[in-house]
Amino acid sequence: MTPKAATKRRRSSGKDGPAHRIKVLCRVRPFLKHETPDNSVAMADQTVKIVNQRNPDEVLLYSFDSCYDASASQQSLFQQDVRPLVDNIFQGLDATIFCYGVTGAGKTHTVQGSTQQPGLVPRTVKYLFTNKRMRTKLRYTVHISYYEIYKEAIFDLLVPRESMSPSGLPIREDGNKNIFIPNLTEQEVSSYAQFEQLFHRACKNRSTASTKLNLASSRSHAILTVQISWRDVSRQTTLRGRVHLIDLAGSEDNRRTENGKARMAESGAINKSLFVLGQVVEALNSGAHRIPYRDSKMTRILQQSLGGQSLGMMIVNIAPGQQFYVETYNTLNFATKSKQIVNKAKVHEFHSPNASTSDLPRNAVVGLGKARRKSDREDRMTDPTDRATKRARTADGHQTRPLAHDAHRVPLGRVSANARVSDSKPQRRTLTSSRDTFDAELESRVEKIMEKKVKELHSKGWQPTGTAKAGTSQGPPANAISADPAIQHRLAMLEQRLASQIQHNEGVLDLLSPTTKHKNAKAHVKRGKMLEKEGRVEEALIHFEKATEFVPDRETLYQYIQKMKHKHGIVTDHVPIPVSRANRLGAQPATNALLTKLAAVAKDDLATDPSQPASAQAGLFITSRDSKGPPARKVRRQLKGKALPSQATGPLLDQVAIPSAKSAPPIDFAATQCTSNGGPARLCLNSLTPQSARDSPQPDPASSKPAFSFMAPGASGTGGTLPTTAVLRSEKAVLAIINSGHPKLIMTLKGIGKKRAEQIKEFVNCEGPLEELRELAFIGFKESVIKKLLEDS
Ligand SMILES: Nc1ncnc2c1ncn2[C@@H]1O[C@H](COP(=O)(O)OP(=O)(O)OP(=O)(O)O)[C@@H](O)[C@H]1O
Repeated sequence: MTPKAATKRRRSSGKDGPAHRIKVLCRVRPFLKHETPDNSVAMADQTVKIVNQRNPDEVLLYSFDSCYDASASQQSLFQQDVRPLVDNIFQGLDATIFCYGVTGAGKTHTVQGSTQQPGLVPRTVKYLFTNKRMRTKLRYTVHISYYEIYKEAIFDLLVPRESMSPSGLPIREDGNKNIFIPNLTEQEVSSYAQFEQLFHRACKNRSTASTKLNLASSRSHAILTVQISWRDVSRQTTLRGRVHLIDLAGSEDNRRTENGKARMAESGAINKSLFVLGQVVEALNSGAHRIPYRDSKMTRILQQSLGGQSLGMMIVNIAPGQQFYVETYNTLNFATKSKQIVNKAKVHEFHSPNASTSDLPRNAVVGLGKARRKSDREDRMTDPTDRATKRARTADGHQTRPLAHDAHRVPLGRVSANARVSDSKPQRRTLTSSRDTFDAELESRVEKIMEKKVKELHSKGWQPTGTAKAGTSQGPPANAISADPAIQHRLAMLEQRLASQIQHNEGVLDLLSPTTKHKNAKAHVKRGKMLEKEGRVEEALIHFEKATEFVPDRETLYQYIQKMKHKHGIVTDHVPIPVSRANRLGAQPATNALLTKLAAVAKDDLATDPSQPASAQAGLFITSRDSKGPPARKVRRQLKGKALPSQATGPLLDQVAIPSAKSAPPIDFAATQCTSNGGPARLCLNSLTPQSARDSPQPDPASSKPAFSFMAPGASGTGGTLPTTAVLRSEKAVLAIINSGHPKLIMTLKGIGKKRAEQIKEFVNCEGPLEELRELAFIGFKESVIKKLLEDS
């Protein structure tokens, strides 16, 4: 690249650069000693030829940017194709080179190589250290990170495996859509010799095993990142370039590998991630709206290199011989598709007049502001649990610092003794905080739209009816918008849509794929169980509850949490209820966020009522309020006059209805509160609902699905004195289960088998929801059975 072009590129810092098609190379390895040579694969110029096995007269041709046959040396591959790509990192660009192919095709040989035939990794690092640019007065610093993705978990290869959590490191994405791995080690290296030593040791940490097809088969995807950063004093900027060298694990046909159980599990993870890689390529080529990067860790990491902001090169490794025909055919077809992927390379330049290269963001997330980086640095230095700090030295005493693959918020690290101490709390980007901002964003979006509309109306000289006299108005009155029926209608629709977005969890969690949600949940459960084993119950509970956020319909998890709390006598503010249960009971899926929000509002209200017992104010539950059938008047009439248990005195929040999305009825978060003196006090939580929607007719109770109620714990026939853990067995809670009319749910009650559950269902269907458990006596339930229902099952 000419200096002029380089300057031009630098100016484009912060924006997507010019489009670069991903380069695809093909390399065929020589026949191994035990293989019988044949002519099944041939290469000429930039074309690979294979004979079609189905039709031997036909030759299939695949063209690539470059082809390397069995006689090609490691040196020629590096010099001809890899070195020119690596040169780009001196312009502040990122480059990714990854090897793809079936097991035993020569990927590890190409990337890692051997002592006699060093591969791309040692050659690249050597090249960087000997490059004349590195020897100029501009001071370059080089950092290395190396990690593997083994069975969908990320492990740092620069630290001993024993010191790592079995669930590995997480992958995160920042607000600028940069992927990073928090707490990954980045080590500064000052010479090739130092790197060689480090890399040699790290390779030993990699998961390899012997399979029938490869004696030293990689069981993981390995990613080595070399990062250089330098200070351009004349321009007051710091630049950073990175090269990622990736040795993907090879796809395997398990009928041929004859893998055992352990190898099969690895193979399953490898094949799955490669399958997702295929889907990503397919989606990119078809211009699909959703690219399934998130469906596997490997594709997530490759996100910037496949259709992202990194320059990309794929080396397709194939094994010669008829026996690999199917694999070769599939690999070549996949490679051909990948050629169409275009990346938009971006220069990583950081303007900072006062900073030196050692402070500035060689490893920071591209696009993150200085303040943010500074804050993170301070956080890390003050966070006593910071793993990176703990791991400041590796086994051999080398100083390390945390790094991320692609983007990384932890600036360089000299984890120094004289680091400035700050009081600031770690600012981890969590889902919860994102969800909070999501809600805030929604509100501000609506506000902005309304503001715009008002301005538009004013510019058209529109005067709202019924407003203050001309000349006295200080702007549009509060109801100015609603005066125009058309606008009012549109706003109502908009608000309804936003409300339904919240309702359908189109928040941050929705950005995660089901697989990712599942994996997150699994990781939390795993960690929770570990902590539980160690006796750290409270911490374990946090993880279990976190897991429920990702899999809100996993009932067993809720039950497990309950059991655990019960076992350890832990009383908490609320008892989570699985969304699936709510769904089964007839409501549309509601978000945890929404429920939490409603619960919080209602709880606040309860808290202000001094007449309520403390236990009644402890939290909220969702119960069902079956509005399907008519009230059980018949039963009630017959029970009239008989002595029934005393009325509940606890507060009951009723009618917190989560409406069906189909009919898009209003979200009427109205609630009634039964006070101890019997008079229901109406509490409206309907601020999220447009007035017009609230005023619309309520759905016909006969046709509508059962609605839901929020009910405060303690609102029981026992006068609300039960501890929170026992509240689920309060009369109201049991009634809610009964009134759901779902036999399976009813069978969770103590003493209820299939037959009784069916009886109850029939009864509820015919007579409508029960108001008291005693009503069950009408269908022949003895008092002892009814009492049992209140016991914990
Ligand atoms: N270009 C080459 N020249 C000489 N030997 C090669 C070449 N490519 C591969 N080999 C040899 O082939 C064997 C298998 O190669 P390698 O382990 O690199 O395969 P792989 O694709 O990484 O397999 P896996 O995915 O199972 O790890 C090794 O013994 C390696 O030395």
